Amino acid sequence: MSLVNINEIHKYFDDLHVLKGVTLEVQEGEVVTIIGRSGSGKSTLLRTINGLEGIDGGTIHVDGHELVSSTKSLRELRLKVGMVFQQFNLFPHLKAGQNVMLALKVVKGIDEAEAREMALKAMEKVGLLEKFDVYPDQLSGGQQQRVAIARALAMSPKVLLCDEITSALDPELVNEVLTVVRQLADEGITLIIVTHEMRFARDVSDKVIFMHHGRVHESGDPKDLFNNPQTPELSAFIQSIA
Ligand SMILES: Nc1ncnc2c1ncn2[C@@H]1O[C@H](COP(=O)(O)OP(=O)(O)OP(=O)(O)O)[C@@H](O)[C@H]1O
Repeated sequence: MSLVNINEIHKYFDDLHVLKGVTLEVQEGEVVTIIGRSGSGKSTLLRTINGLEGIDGGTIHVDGHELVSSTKSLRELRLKVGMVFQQFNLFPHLKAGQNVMLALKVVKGIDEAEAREMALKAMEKVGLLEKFDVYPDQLSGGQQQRVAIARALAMSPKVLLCDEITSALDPELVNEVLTVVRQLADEGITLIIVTHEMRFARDVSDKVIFMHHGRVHESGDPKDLFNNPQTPELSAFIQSIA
């Protein structure tokens, strides 16, 4: 079975039918990018995968376990599914390294010394070892986002979800974050990424999903999809962002 298996899921916000029977499989080590117009349901789809949004129909399996909305099941799920958001959400009163250590200690019950070792490794992975003892307000937005990535990585998730993680950054800081994600992809980490960075989607993904009005409208190999869109909606979308 694939690592993430989403089968015919539906999601409503009151009367608004936001996900209309979405099916998606993600294999271990795969990098999947979700693109589409604003409001097409990309973030909602991503947020269902770690239970931040419940679903109103269909099933989601992660690592062989069905996602059900009990507290215990959600807790177990969130150990497997890491997430990085548009906003970095670092605790300002904690140094960067302590931000990375926090969930290791609180959620996983790992002792201080071991959590520190793990956090050091994660900070090294995002190229910020020398910022371990620096407070977030002394870091650039790009560096803060890299700390947020380190925080998610330190938990050794089976899959990492990235929700428009460069959208809040000044343009000159986008590349340093994308470079880190690119490295993670090269290392074989399973990634599901919502992004407006089309060049990144084209270069890094194994598979691109084009969402349109709550449905997977087209999906496939990035080069095929971008060079040879099969639907007028994807064609128009690609032209609109070119
Ligand atoms: N918590 C919520 N309550 C009500 N409506 C919501 C909620 N979250 C999202 N929506 C609506 O659901 C639809 C899909 O939103 P979603 O954020 O998934 O789209 P998106 O494709 O990620 O858009 P964007 O690129 O702008 O982030 C939108 O119409 C949005 O207004």
